[in-house]
Amino acid sequence: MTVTSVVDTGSSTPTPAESPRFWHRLFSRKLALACFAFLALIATVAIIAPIVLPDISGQLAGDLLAARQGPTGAHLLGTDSLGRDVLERLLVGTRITLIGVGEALATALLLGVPIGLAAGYVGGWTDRVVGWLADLTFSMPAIIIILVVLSVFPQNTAAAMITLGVIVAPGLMRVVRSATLPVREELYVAAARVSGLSRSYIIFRHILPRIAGPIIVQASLLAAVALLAQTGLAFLGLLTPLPAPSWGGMIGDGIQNIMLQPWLIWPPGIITALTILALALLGDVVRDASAEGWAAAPSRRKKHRATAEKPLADSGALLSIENLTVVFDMPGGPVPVLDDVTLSVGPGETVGLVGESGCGKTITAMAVLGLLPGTGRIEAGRISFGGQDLTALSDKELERVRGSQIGLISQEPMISLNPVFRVGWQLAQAVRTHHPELTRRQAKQRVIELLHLVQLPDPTQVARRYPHELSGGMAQRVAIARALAGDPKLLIADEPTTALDVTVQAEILDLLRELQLIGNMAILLVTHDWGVVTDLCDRAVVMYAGQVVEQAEISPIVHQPRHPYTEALLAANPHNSEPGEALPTIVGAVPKPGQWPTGCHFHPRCPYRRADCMESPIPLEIPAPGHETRCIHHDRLR
Ligand SMILES: Nc1ncnc2c1ncn2[C@@H]1O[C@H](COP(=O)(O)OP(=O)(O)OP(=O)(O)O)[C@@H](O)[C@H]1O
Repeated sequence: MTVTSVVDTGSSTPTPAESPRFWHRLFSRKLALACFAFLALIATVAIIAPIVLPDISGQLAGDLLAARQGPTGAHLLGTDSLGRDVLERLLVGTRITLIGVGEALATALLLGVPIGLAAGYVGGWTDRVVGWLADLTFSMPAIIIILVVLSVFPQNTAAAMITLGVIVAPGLMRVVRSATLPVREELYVAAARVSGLSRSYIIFRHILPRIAGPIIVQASLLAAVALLAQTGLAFLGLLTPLPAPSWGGMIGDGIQNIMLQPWLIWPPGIITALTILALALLGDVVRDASAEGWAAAPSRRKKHRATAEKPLADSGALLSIENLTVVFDMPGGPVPVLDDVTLSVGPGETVGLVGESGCGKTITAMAVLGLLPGTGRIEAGRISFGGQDLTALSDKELERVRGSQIGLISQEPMISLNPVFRVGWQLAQAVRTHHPELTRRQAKQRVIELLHLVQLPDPTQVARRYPHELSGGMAQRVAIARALAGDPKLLIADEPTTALDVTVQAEILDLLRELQLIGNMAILLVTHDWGVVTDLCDRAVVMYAGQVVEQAEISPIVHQPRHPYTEALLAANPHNSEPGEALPTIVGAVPKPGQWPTGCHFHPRCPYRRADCMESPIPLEIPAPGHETRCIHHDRLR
């Protein structure tokens, strides 16, 4: 099997993708069309007017006998204090005005967007340092800085507007950073990271398009602010050396002559106000259109770094997790969610990770991928994959392992696919990441092969669809295809069938079984369904309240469980009950991290408990070869 890998990551609430695309939504609003049309007209004037009227910007005086006239047939918008045509000056002044706005805006965007993206995506020290610098800039008096710059570069519009751009950039940077934070945690971004895409690629191809809405909103508001500032400075005579016209300069001329000809202030005043209004309204409609399109997916993933220098024992296992402890940093201190977890997966082996909700199955899987959510971090233990300690790898090294050697599929494939790109495009990215030697055409061909491999009918047609045009089962097949794009040696499947209906569940399980046979790929299958475990797995690892409580091959664990929790889980398995019979349940609930009882974590719910179960941590025992249990009374089990 020649394929690449991609991944989906854990689960979370459903997201968006059903709504039409952003630009379509935007342009279906009449207000957006009106604003765009108006701004396009202004931009056209800025380009054409100085070409059509080349003499106006150097015109010192017009018809002095006809100075300060109101609108007439000869001068539609009247004449200024030196008898020059107001309409001509207004048209030609548009370019100077817009160039000033463009300089401020470009500076703010060039500084604010990349720095905001970096602060939001990379986090940590980068974020803190950027935050401090932003605070520093906020504390500086903007107008005084601009006046100082203008005293050094008199009447230099570019210098003033670039300075303005630098001053407003931290505000934009803050917005970009805040918009990046939730997107960074979304499944499709985690999936992109797992599939080995580089950081800069993810930032610019996956995150930037997603936060384009807030950036456009801010840009339009900043343009309005820049126009206002530029008009104000020109009005004060601090910009644009005379006689070149600008809207602000014309307002200044109007104010000086307000007693003699009040009309003069209206043409530049109205055009400035209308432009500011159009920019502000455009910001509003863009915000509405983008808010409609994106139902934010709640955050899940975050990477961690861990240490551990010791060489690993070569156990022959493909994946070996040893004494892993994961904590979440909470306001009251670190709270452990995994405690001394040890398990392994051999090459080509399928291991089921079983347990009730909240036992730590997904966190274990995410720790392997280096994608712990929130404040999660590895406090102790090692994770060895193919002989290398994943916890000691740098982010870059880990990126190479993810996707190409370890693939992931989750229970909600839809939200691990980027809703704005076609399926084929996303798969091609994964293929080319892992097989850079392939041409675009070969990658496309590979995508079709992958879609064939996961038994999707009409792969060419599926490749052209957007994720929201797929059914749940199809999306899961696409996610599997993407996970296979790097020929992973290990596939982590986090409840891959939970969100699917029963028939589709069976099909996906069959598919996984077939793929495993073709590629000799190991699978770590996170599930709470014993039916799936017995059907697909070679071994089962049972987790309870952050610990592995039992592990063994399927037959012994199912027929002779050695831990009361496994026994209770098997008894509660709906596959074993007769129709019409009440389902047996396990009384009580899994204790939350931070509330684990002393001694055996299961003792409050255990029918076999004795005083010694509550005294001290329970070690793993080996009642039979290849069978481990964390129960000191396992010989009393029925
Ligand atoms: N970002 C987080 N911050 C704090 N605690 C978390 C976070 N994510 C998970 N946890 C906690 O870690 C524990 C283990 O969660 P995990 O998702 O691994 O459970 P699970 O066994 O996979 O359950 P499920 O089947 O519901 O996914 C839970 O108690 C959960 O509350």
